[in-house]
Amino acid sequence: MATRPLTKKGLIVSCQAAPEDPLYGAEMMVRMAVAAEQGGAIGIRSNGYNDIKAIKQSVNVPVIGLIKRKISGSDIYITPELEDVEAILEAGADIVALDLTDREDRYAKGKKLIERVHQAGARVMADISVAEEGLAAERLGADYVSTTLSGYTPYSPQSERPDLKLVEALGGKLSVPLIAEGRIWSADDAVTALASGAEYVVVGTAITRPQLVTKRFVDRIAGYFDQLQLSEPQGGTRS
Ligand SMILES: CC(=O)N[C@H](C=O)[C@@H](O)[C@H](O)[C@H](O)COP(=O)(O)O
Repeated sequence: MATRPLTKKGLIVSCQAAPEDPLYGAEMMVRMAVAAEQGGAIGIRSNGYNDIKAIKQSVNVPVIGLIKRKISGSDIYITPELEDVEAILEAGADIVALDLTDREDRYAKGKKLIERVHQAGARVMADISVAEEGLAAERLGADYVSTTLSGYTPYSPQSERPDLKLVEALGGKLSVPLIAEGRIWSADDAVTALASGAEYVVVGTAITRPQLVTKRFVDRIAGYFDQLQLSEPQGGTRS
């Protein structure tokens, strides 16, 4: 099947669940992806051969595939090796997402992985963590640059908020589309990222990890109750 680029600008929904998550499994992730498409998502980001294949058969928007895999002695876990790229291509992804951070001689490996993806007629989304890596990813031939790994390399800013400074730093500096990704929890953050130069926004947790969406409400409510207790007069009850 011919692969497709992202066309319309907008929201990409990341539908991923790890084995320990309650929604783990391709059937659940397909439902998430179909729901996201119904809601207007213009692309789906998906992890693992089974999920990518099943989602690709169930939605009409382009699918970005990755394989998360821990290799002993390495910090690279998003599509680390050529065999992962081959599996993603076989599953039918339109776009292959891979780590293009400046670690472990990744640029040399990344160049080869990009060549393989292009040879298969698909495109590459480079997951980076700082601006220099975004510029390098473009030079290496990536078709999209995404801020996915900001906060997940030791040298990038560690924050609970999206790295909008990185979006600003790369906005208008690349000839390939910039994607804002990572810890985007509100529609306002998404719009700010677009206004800062991103063409697409990837949202995962805030839409597709209901246990964490719930926890966010619960934590805020617990904070409210704590505050209430502090502001109440202490002492015994009146008779
Ligand atoms: C750092 C890393 O491994 N990110 C992964 C990349 O595929 C996913 O776990 C994230 O959910 C995705 O990037 C979307 O981000 P958020 O869930 O924060 O909206």
